[in-house]
Amino acid sequence: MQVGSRTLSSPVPCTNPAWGRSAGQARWKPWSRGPQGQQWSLLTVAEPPAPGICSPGGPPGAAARTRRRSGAGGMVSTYRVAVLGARGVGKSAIVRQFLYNEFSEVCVPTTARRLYLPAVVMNGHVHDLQILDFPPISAFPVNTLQEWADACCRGLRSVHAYILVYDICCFDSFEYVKTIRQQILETRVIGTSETPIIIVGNKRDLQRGRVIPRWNVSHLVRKTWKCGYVECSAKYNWHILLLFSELLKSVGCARCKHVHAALRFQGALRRNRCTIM
Ligand SMILES: Nc1nc2c(ncn2[C@@H]2O[C@H](COP(=O)(O)OP(=O)(O)OP(=O)(O)O)[C@@H](O)[C@H]2O)c(=O)[nH]1
Repeated sequence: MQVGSRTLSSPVPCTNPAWGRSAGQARWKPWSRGPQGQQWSLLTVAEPPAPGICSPGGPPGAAARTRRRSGAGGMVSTYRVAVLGARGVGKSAIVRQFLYNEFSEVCVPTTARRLYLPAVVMNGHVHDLQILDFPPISAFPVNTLQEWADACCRGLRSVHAYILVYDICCFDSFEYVKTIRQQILETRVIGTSETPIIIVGNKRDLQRGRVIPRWNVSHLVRKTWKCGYVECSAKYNWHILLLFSELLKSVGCARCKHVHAALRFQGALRRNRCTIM
């Protein structure tokens, strides 16, 4: 796989020393996801000038440079994605694991929304992502006025997809997701009724503390809500890539049909293996 100008090696083993010791954990091994594919790479992550300040276009020329240097050819599609969820469910951890392959045990509450601007190459096509990591919101804005009056909610109603995160060990955080999803459906902009919503059960590594059986949630989300459902562990980088590949698929990435085959290059997202352009 090529990321920028470098060739990547095999996926890196998980850093958890206890990983794979028990039969229950063995199926979580990142390297058990099949042979390595060549469909994905993270080209660049441009961050906004200051924390919490949103610059929709990103640093000047960042996207253009991505297009020029990627060598992937074709059109660059831009997708805006909002990450929402209750306090402490791991929203920021998921985003940072995806972009930088890093995780911190330290809980730093998000006070203002953060914008990340990665460019991702998938199956030879470049996608500019705008990932908006929101602090917990009390309610989804009911109209554009409310959306822009509250600095924390800006841009929330016009994204291309929502990632709603809950903590599998916290019942209230699932209730929060339920409420926000309902509010999104009731209030979102006319004409965007197809905006995909992916429900994410994070902290899968704490499976023993799970409060709702997986099947129940999965069935509710997939069959009744008609949303995507992914369980992941930001701590161990488990299914983080799956989450974002599902996301790209759901926002209309026509060439992502074989995305499941591309789950093998977890190591590809390590920052030191990416060319920051
Ligand atoms: N065990 C475990 N802990 C996690 C995981 N993801 C996040 N955490 C921890 O959960 C805490 C909260 O993580 P954050 O990423 O700050 O959560 P958040 O949803 O962004 O929090 P707010 O911004 O305050 O809403 C931190 O202490 C993380 O280390 C995970 O997958 N497993």
